[in-house]
Amino acid sequence: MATRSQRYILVVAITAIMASKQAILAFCFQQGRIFQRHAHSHSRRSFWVSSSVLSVAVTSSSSSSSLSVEPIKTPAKFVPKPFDYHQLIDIQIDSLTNQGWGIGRVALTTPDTPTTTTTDGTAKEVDNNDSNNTEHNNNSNMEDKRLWIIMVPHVIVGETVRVRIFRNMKSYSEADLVEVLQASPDRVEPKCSLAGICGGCQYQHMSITAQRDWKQKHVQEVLLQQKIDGYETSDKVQVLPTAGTDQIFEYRSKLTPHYQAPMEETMEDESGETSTAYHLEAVGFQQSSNRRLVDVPECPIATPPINKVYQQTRQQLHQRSQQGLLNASPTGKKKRKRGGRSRSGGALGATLLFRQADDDVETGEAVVVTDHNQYMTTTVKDIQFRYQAGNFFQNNNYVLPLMVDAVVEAATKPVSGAGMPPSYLIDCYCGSGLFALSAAKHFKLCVGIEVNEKAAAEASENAKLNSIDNCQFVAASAEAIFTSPPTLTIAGFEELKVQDLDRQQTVVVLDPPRKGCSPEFLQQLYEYSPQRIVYMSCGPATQARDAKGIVEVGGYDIVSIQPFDLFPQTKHIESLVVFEKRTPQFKIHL
Ligand SMILES: C[S@@+](CC[C@H](N)C(=O)[O-])C[C@H]1O[C@@H](n2cnc3c(N)ncnc32)[C@H](O)[C@@H]1O
Repeated sequence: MATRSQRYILVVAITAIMASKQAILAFCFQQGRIFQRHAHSHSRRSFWVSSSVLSVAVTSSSSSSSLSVEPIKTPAKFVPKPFDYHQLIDIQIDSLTNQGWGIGRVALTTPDTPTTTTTDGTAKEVDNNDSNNTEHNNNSNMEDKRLWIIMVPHVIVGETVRVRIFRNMKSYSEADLVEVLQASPDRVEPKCSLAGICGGCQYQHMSITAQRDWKQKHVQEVLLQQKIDGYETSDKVQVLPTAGTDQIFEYRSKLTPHYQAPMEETMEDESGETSTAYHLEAVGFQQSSNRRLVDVPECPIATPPINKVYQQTRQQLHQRSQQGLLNASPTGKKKRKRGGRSRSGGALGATLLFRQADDDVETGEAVVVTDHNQYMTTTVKDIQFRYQAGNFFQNNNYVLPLMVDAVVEAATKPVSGAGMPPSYLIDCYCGSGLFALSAAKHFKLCVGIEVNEKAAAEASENAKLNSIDNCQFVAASAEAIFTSPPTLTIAGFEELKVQDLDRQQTVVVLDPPRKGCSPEFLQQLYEYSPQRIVYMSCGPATQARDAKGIVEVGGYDIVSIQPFDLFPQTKHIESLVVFEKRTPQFKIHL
């Protein structure tokens, strides 16, 4: 087994028997620590249609030339500028994208162009006078127009790596990682043998400290990019360290693997008799750079009870597939192809659901729900949330209490100068009531709004389940809280609308989907002008975009910025930004 210090180059020309291709990918990855899946993704046509010969070449990394092998076929759609297909280039990684890809920059027009080699290892000089290069550069967003961006996955900032180009875009190129020439001290051995192939995790090769430092830096970077008035410099955008727990594996309480319709193989014996066999190729997740599935026998970031049920389900699926039971088309007919292979007629596969609920109260055993319509309960701190397994609920029960605490603490802080915490809370995008119900005991009144009717109904039911009587939930798009506000039904507030409440005592919690808040919603929020906005987001970039409007148009200050590591080993970042109305407003009606 290769270690970090051993550098291998593994060149794989896979044209394998379909049934074994996933195992080969995993084997190559583990042995060489080389990242092949992009190579296959960008050359996937040849991967699927070429002959059934597997050729593997391994070379020591001390040599900069590879001992490869088969001639490499350039895909028809490959744009050949500024780099050749599979050209090898050494770059230093200076940043990461929000998708977790490393960014390196190559000087195209200066004499000190870094070493580049062609696919066969011979020296290759980048054509500095090429008009296409200039055009690409002119279109680039880079500060230094002479530098061309190359993006590559599975690297760490500061590392020097050898990459292999597989796509030239208008202003950057995409590449596979071939070899880590100078590893970061933050590089660690991934726990999962499919890290780098499976699209689920992006950062398993990074220490958890480095992952969290990067997430903190990323939140700051996206805010700085917005050039928000008063927050243009890094000393003004102070981001707290990313909050997380020690549970950095086995934490995910929801898993949604996929499978495709089994392959149908028709065989003909000597007498001309035909028989059909079915083969379920993969049950797992999409590869990181294409939509093809990688077979995932177990997922180390999911909880052990989920993995247990997942493995049982995988076995059952394979059995049912072999028996031809997974293959019925909607018409009941099966597509047959004499002596060939095809997807079983009509069937398209499916997405599975595994969701861990609270342990069974009587037996104490773990409960894993697999039916989207089944109701399940998750207790967060002392509040029980009952919801349909197919509906939205946060998926890391280890970090969730930290997030809830942070939202409640931010929402209940005394209003500056007034010495009193706010009295009213409006929870926009409230789901099944997580934040409103968790904060309810600190407020006179909470109103939640949620576009998913089932989730809004669950929130109302959850209020009853927890004997909370000061929360009201509305099924509508978030804007409706301003444009067609519901009449309040909470005792003591009957017949009022949220607009009748004192805005200076009001906190609005926002937790929109990744796309952030709509401009219409934000405009109405500014006009409504609550004392405080507590904005949780799973999309730091859209949150930063919205923050610009909240500060510049809404007239708020940023009070705190706190990232959460809700999904360790992955690119995902949860971020909490708290805003306070700029002019302190002290008017409190008790
Ligand atoms: C990130 S989830 C947060 C849910 C809840 N805060 C929680 O943590 O459980 C976003 C929620 O916003 C809801 N949503 C999406 N668009 C919406 C809209 N325009 N108005 C109100 N809710 C919306 C989704 O249905 C989803 O429940």
